[in-house]
Amino acid sequence: MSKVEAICLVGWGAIGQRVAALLKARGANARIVGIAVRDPREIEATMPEGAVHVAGPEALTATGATLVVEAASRESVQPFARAALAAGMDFAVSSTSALVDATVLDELVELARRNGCKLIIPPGALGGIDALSAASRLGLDSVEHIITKPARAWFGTPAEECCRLGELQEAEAFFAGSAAEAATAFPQNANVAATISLAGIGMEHTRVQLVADPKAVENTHSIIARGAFGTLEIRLQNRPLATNPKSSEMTALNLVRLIENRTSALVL
Ligand SMILES: NC(=O)C1=CN([C@@H]2O[C@H](COP(=O)(O)OP(=O)(O)OC[C@H]3O[C@@H](n4cnc5c(N)ncnc54)[C@H](O)[C@@H]3O)[C@@H](O)[C@H]2O)C=CC1
Ligand SMILES: O=C([O-])CC(=O)C(=O)O
Repeated sequence: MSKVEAICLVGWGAIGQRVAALLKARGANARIVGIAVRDPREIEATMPEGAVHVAGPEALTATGATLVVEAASRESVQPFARAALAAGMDFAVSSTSALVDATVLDELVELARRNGCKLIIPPGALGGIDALSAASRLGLDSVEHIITKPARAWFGTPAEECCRLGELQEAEAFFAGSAAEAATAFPQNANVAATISLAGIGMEHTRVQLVADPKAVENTHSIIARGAFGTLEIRLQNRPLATNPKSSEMTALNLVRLIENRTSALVL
C-alpha cells in the first residue's frame, strides 16, 4: 500500500492554495491535515476536506502532520519551525529571508538534529540549486543573481523609494548589494537570494541585483556561479502566480515535487 504524506500548510495564500490544488489534481499521495492562518475566516470557504484550522505553532502536533510546509511570511518561520522541529516534524521553508539571521538558522538546524527530523530548503522559484550546492563542495569563487520582475511586483516594497515604479518606461536596476541586504529589505521578493546563498557561498558574498521592468510579464532569475567545478549559468523566466505577482508558479511546483518525492519510489 502506498504511503500517504500528512501535510500541514502554514499560509493559505497564492502558494499554499496552488500547492493544494496541484496535489489534488495530480492525485498525489498527500493529505492536507491542517492549515495555519491567523484568521480562520480566511480559509472557511476553501478548506480542503479533512483539514483543520491550526490556530498557532502550539497546535501543529495535534494535526499528526509528518511534514509542515511554510508558505506564509518571514515572521512565521521561526515560531512554526521551532514548534514543528521540536516535535520531530520535518519543516520546509519558503520564506527563506528569515534565515538571513544566522542565529535563527543555527537554532533550527540544531533543533532538527536533536529531534531526528529535517529543516528543508526547497528551491522555491529557482532551479539548479542542486548543481550549485554540489559545486560549493569544491569551492566557489563568485555567485551573481539578477532578479527581474514586472514593475507591479515591486509595489508595496522599498523599491517605491528607489524609483517611480508607475512611470517606468524601461527596465531599471534599483538595487545592487549582498544577498543578505536584498533578502532583508525585500522579504516578499528576494527569498531566492537567501536560498541561493545557503546553497552557494553565503549571504555576504552572493551579489544580487534587483530590476523593475515595466515591459516584463515574467519573474526572471539569472544566476552565474564560478568556481573550481567550472561555470554555471541559469536563466528562469517564471510565470507569476495569478493571485500574487510577487511569487512565481515555480515555487508551488517545487513544493509539489518535494511532497510527491516523499512518498514516491522514484525520486527526481
Ligand atoms: N523561496 C522562494 O523562492 C519564494 C518564497 N516566497 C515566499 O513565500 C511566502 C508565501 O507566498 P505567497 O503564497 O505568494 O503569499 P500570500 O501573501 O499570497 O499568502 C500568505 C499567506 O500566509 C498567511 N500568513 C502570513 N503570515 C502568517 C503567520 N505569521 N501565521 C499564519 N499565517 C500567516 C496569510 O494569511 C496568507 O494566507 C511569502 O513569504 C513569499 O515571500 C514566494 C515566492 C518564492
Ligand atoms: O517568486 C519569485 O520569483 C521569487 C520570490 O518571490 C522570492 O524569492 O521571494
